[in-house]
This record gives sequence, structure tokens and C-alpha cells, in this order.
Amino acid sequence: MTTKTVGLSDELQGYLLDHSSSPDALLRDLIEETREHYADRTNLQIAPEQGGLLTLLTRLAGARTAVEVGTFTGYSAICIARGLAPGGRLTCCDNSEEYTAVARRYWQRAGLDDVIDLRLGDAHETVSRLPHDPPVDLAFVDADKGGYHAYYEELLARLSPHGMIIVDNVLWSGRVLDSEPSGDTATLVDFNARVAADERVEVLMLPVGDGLSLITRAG
Ligand SMILES: C[S@@+](CC[C@H](N)C(=O)[O-])C[C@H]1O[C@@H](n2cnc3c(N)ncnc32)[C@H](O)[C@@H]1O
Repeated sequence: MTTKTVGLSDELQGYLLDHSSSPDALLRDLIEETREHYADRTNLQIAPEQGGLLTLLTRLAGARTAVEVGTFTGYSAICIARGLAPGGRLTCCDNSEEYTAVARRYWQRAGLDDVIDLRLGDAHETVSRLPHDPPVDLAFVDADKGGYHAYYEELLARLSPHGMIIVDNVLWSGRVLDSEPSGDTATLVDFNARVAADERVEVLMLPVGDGLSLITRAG
């Protein structure tokens, strides 16, 4: 018995992934291609165990309307889209034509190009223009940290009664404990504190990947 999450060495992560259904061959190819083309930016991609969790949560939520803020080469989008209920749609927001060209190829290969609607441009604008109807069942936020609070407010205003907002990087490699946080670290510290104090919601912060907050409406 233990009262704390185990630390994850590379070996233990490999074991965990070898004994999970996700990532499959297609997602492993996407990890590999992203590593090859963006060797200095691989940390932009979510951890594979986060991807499996996104699929599961989307499925458990019975989500039909999903939004992703920050798509990169499309990994998390595939994971969310695979969990959607039949007829469901995922709107993806990103401002990089280059990154999302890779994503589009993989979405096509995964048979998901009809399920995913990519909106290229500044996500602040895209998200603020999203309709309120149908409401959002599941949202995943993984873009510019400075935008997190605005994305959160816009998405919360559109969230269905049992919907969930999932926010990535909330532990920021542990830097949220810095004694004098600055830049994105300070932004994340502030964001986490505001969500924890927000009486409209309940939040569960999980130590998966770089930290995921699962945010639902209170009560
Ligand atoms: C951490 S990556 C997303 C990783 C992705 N979720 C995955 O699983 O691979 C962040 C993405 O946000 C995009 N981005 C950053 N700021 C943005 C903004 N203001 N508007 C739209 N996209 C933005 C970047 O182009 C990048 O692709």
C-alpha cells in the first residue's frame, strides 16, 4: 500500500505503455515522426499515457462536442476524437499551418478527418467565437500559457452541465513550486490558484505527464 503516486522512470513508463492499449501503431508512428522532424520540440506533444486517459475520459463523458486548444502534430486530437460518441465532433484550434499539416495527414490515416474540424488562427479569437449551443462536453487546453485563463473562462461559459475542461502542464515540470516564479511559471501558479479558489467548479489535479487538471462544474 502507498499513499503517494510512484515516480516514473523511463523504464517504468515503457512498462506501463507496453501494458496499455494506447498508443497503438499509428500513434507510435506519430510520436516517431514528431521526434524526427521536431527534435527540439518533442516536449510539446502530450505524454502517451495522457493520450490514453483523454480517450477514456472522452468516452466515459459520452462526449459529442469537444474542443481542443493547442493541436501541434495532432496526437491529443486523435486520442480525443477516438473517444467521441457516434456523430461527435472535435474542433481543434491552432495557429500553425506547418504543425497541423502533419496532424491532418495522421487524422486522415486514422479515418478521423470527418470528425475533426481544424480552425487555423489565434485560439483566443477562435475560442471566443465558438457557439454556446451545442454546449461543450469536453475541452482540452494545451496552448500558450498566457491564454489559459481566458480559454478557461470562455470554455466554462460553454460547458455542458456534466462537461469537463482538461488542462495540461499544470505542474510545469515541478516549477510551480519555485520560490520566485516568473514568466509562464508565474502564469501557471496564478491559474492553478484561481481555479482551486473558483467556487463554480471542482478540480482534480493529476500527476500524469506534466500534470493534468480535470475541471467540472461544482455540485
Ligand atoms: C503544447 S503544443 C500542443 C500539443 C498537442 N496537444 C499534442 O498532443 O501534440 C501547443 C500548440 O499550441 C499552439 N499555439 C500556441 N499559442 C497559440 C495561439 N495563441 N493560438 C493558437 N494556437 C497556439 C502551437 O502552435 C502548438 O501547436
